[in-house]
Amino acid sequence: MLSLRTSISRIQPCLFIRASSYQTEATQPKFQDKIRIRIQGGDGGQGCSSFIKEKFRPYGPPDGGNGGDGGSVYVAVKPGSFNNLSHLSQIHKASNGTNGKGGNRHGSCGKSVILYVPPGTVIREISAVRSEQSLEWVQMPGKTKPPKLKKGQISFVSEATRHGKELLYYRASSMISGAAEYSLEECDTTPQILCYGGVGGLGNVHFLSENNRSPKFATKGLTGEQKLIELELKTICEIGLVGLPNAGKSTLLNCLTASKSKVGEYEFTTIYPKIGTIKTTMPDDHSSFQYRLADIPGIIKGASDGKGLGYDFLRHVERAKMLCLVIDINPKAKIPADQAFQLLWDELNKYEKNLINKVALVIANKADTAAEQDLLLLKAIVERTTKGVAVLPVSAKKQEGLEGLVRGMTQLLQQRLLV
Ligand SMILES: Nc1nc2c(ncn2[C@@H]2O[C@H](COP(=O)(O)OP(=O)(O)OP(=O)(O)O)[C@@H](O)[C@H]2O)c(=O)[nH]1
Repeated sequence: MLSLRTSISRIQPCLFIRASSYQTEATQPKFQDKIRIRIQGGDGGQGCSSFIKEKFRPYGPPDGGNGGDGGSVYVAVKPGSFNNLSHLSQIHKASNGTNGKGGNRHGSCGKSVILYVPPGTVIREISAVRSEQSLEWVQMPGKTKPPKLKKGQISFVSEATRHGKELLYYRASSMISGAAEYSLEECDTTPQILCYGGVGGLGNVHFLSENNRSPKFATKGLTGEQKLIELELKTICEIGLVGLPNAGKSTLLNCLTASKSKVGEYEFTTIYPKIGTIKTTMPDDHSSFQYRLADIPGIIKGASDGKGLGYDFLRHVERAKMLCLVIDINPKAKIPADQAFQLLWDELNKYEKNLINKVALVIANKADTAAEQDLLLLKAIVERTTKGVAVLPVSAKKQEGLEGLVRGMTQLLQQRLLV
């Protein structure tokens, strides 16, 4: 019998762990790997219509400065800062350029916005507003009537419009970003443009001509580009661990890497992908070699019809060089090992044919609880279904067979990297 004191001291840590893990779940920010957001470049500031006025020079030449360009929206990778896209809000707008001023002072450019995303983010343009913008004038207050024209003379306004369009649209057309489909890798830390800001308006200096010595007009700035874009995170990893819930994927990831993925006896402990890095030394030349391993939520039967969590997360292993199927060979497992393998194989096949071609290894986990015949049962079905995929028995919990597993995974990965 335990004394009261001992039983309390045994119970307390257990209560504490439960409470703290509950708290972490509740406060855990939502994992988002696919979102749509609106982005908008800032508008260009207005050009200024003004004239130099000095004591003995009441009708000086024009000196209105240009409006500043609107800020643009960029995207860049910030490695190590985010593992998903939940930090991005629905709308991102760069600020407008300020208006030009007299004395040839140009407006300042609007502040640009940079969207920071994790490596592996794919950006697609859904729609964009790129309508041809009409040239709008800013008139000097007071005298708005255009001067009278001589016979055969082109109107100031049409001449200025032609000139204004030429100048503004020349710059604007070079600032229209193409339909975007970016795929951002770890090295893409330099911001790339997604959406340009509008060009700043022209000051009246630009409209001084032989026919019009006192142009009293400037143009408004152009509006910034607007886009609806979709961001989708496809995690970058070399090896993806795929298995049914409770197969021991997180336990394996934690043993093989420094990851601290949550492990639990219940299904779907892993609710979003986790990455860990394996660092190993090559036996031949003792060079170091490292690669990333991803653990995604478990796949269940009917996953391809939208059941469970895992199916959506398969996008995170789409880019992996190879996949390892983790199968629980415990004879008391909810689904026997051979059926578990078949189920996974079918669901992967339904997702994308290419995915089963990536299966390079079957990890028979929980070997500490299984007998030889359980392993043979799995080996038989793997042999029948695949083209020579090896089956490696391990026990993640007891840390048995892990050295051989790392050796095997490294060799297979190296072979695939050479292809
Ligand atoms: N006996 C034994 N138990 C193991 C082994 N590996 C994992 N387990 C246990 O199996 C249970 C599930 O392990 P997890 O690592 O959370 O499994 P998972 O595949 O990540 O589960 P999901 O998050 O549901 O996808 C835990 O209770 C582990 O302690 C093993 O090699 N032997």
